[in-house]
Amino acid sequence: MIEMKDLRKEFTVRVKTGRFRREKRLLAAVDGVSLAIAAGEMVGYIGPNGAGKSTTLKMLTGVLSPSGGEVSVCGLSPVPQRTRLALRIGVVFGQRSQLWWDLPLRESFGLLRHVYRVPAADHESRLRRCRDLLDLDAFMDTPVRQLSLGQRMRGELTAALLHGPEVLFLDEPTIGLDVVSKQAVRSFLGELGQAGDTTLVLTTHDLADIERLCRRLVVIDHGRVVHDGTIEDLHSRYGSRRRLVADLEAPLPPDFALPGATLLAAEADGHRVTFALESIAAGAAVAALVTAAPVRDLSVVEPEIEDVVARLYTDSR
Ligand SMILES: Nc1ncnc2c1ncn2[C@@H]1O[C@H](COP(=O)(O)OP(=O)(O)OP(=O)(O)O)[C@@H](O)[C@H]1O
Repeated sequence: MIEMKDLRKEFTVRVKTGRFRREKRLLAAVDGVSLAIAAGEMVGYIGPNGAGKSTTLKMLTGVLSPSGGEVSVCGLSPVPQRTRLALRIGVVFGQRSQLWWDLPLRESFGLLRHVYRVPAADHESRLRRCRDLLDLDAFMDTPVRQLSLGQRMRGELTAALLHGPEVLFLDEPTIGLDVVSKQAVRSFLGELGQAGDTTLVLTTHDLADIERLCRRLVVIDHGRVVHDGTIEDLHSRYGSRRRLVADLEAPLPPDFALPGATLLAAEADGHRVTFALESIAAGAAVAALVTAAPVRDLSVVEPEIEDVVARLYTDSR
């Protein structure tokens, strides 16, 4: 559905080289990205600020011409075939709106139906689904400029889907949203993914979006792919470990050792201990712990994707 081969985008930028001197330099914002995304996949495309995420999305949607390499989306070449491509993709870029600022949502949606020449019955059924799942009814008649960010984002998503696109590109769909809107957007995208007929590529700084929605995670830094795989792949590549946190009635004996685990911290005078579980199962670790000291409370903490991704960003620099 989406193919990129050695895709590149360079910008000419002016850099300060002395007190009064500036030089022109070439900046490779996307530096040889090769990826194939199959129909129905949901892919998280992440990276630190300035990594090249938006530039990639702009090339995929025909907004920017590549400086080199190949790109095809739905079998089309995005820039030369931009008009044909527009009928087959949906785009939500946080900063840019496809809604009419002074019109109520309902009228914006009606206009989009004419722009894309969507048959009335298809339009009605798609709109009905979005109204239900994204809870739009309370503000369908409010002019777009009066909507909150969360309400507008729900409107933008609807606008991007009314013509039934095969691929949906989302740039930071949950940024700045309140908890309720974030939840609504995530569960809506989750349903869309489960239905399996829309390919979804999403950039985000909120890793919870990725954890809930995407099986595949592509990480880029300095314009290059530094990871392509599942979240589990990422954890195993970085040796992420579960942690066992126990609140004890009394501190552990000084010679206590838990084979297959490392003591990470002992706080509150030894009444709270945290172990990293390396080659021991949580059950066995708990059993060994309760024989050594009376346990008041315990929990097993899954590795945090934030930690792993932060390590990945540092390693790739
Ligand atoms: N039109 C442009 N002219 C010059 N440089 C640009 C232009 N657009 C982007 N860049 C540079 O290209 C690099 C990649 O930018 P891009 O916006 O793709 O990053 P990003 O991963 O989307 O970052 P963020 O998470 O901050 O949105 C950055 O160094 C940016 O400054």
